Amino acid sequence: MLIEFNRVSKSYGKHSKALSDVSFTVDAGEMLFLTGHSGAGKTSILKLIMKIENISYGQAKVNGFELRQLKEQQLPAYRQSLGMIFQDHRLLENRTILENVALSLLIRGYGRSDSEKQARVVLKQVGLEDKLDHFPDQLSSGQQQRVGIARAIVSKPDILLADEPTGNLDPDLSLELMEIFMKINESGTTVLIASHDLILIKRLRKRVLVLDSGQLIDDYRPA
Ligand SMILES: Nc1ncnc2c1ncn2[C@@H]1O[C@H](COP(=O)(O)OP(=O)(O)OP(=O)(O)O)[C@@H](O)[C@H]1O
Repeated sequence: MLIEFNRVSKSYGKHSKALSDVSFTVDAGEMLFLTGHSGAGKTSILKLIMKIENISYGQAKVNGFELRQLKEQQLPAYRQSLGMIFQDHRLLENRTILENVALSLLIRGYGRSDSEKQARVVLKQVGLEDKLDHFPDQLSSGQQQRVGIARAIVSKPDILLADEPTGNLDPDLSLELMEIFMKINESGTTVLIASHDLILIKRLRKRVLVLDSGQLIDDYRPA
């Protein structure tokens, strides 16, 4: 089991309970969606996995790490096994696409030429091989989102997490982006995507966890 949530609850302060008693498991190599209305708790689950937020009650184990017992000094090693894609791409505006992606490896201690070589490989994978020297504001929103994906996978994470990755995209571009996620998944990476795009999710015929007001109300696996 790669991800194991056991009766996890999350409160933000006294009055805001974001997750109640959420339990689920994810096997290595799965691709699944997390869906539910706005405020249902999707982002909270991703933040707990990233350990940007802490669990209030319950236990969760990710990639062999018991999240509540993770020490500050173990965090970098833990997070290295995760790739995260945000809805707002958070690209560095004054760096080229190639530099934006290579930076992920540079900060992990890889050399420049190695980092750029790997960055070229993943940028090709997401179809941006002809944009290496462009700056983020010269790309469309869908292209920027693909840079975000390249940046998240360049370090070869075991688990790829994405928060509303198709948020601002039209249906065709959204589908294209999902096809990229499916290819990444086929190469062995576990992929967990938070999305409220039910029409798109339905088309992809993958497992879906459904949240409602912080409770997991369905775990749907297509036949
Ligand atoms: N930092 C915070 N402080 C207080 N309450 C928070 C905080 N973050 C989230 N919440 C609350 O927790 C609940 C779940 O929020 P979360 O962001 O996980 O939902 P979501 O399903 O991702 O929503 P959306 O689709 O709108 O992004 C909401 O009621 C939200 O207001």
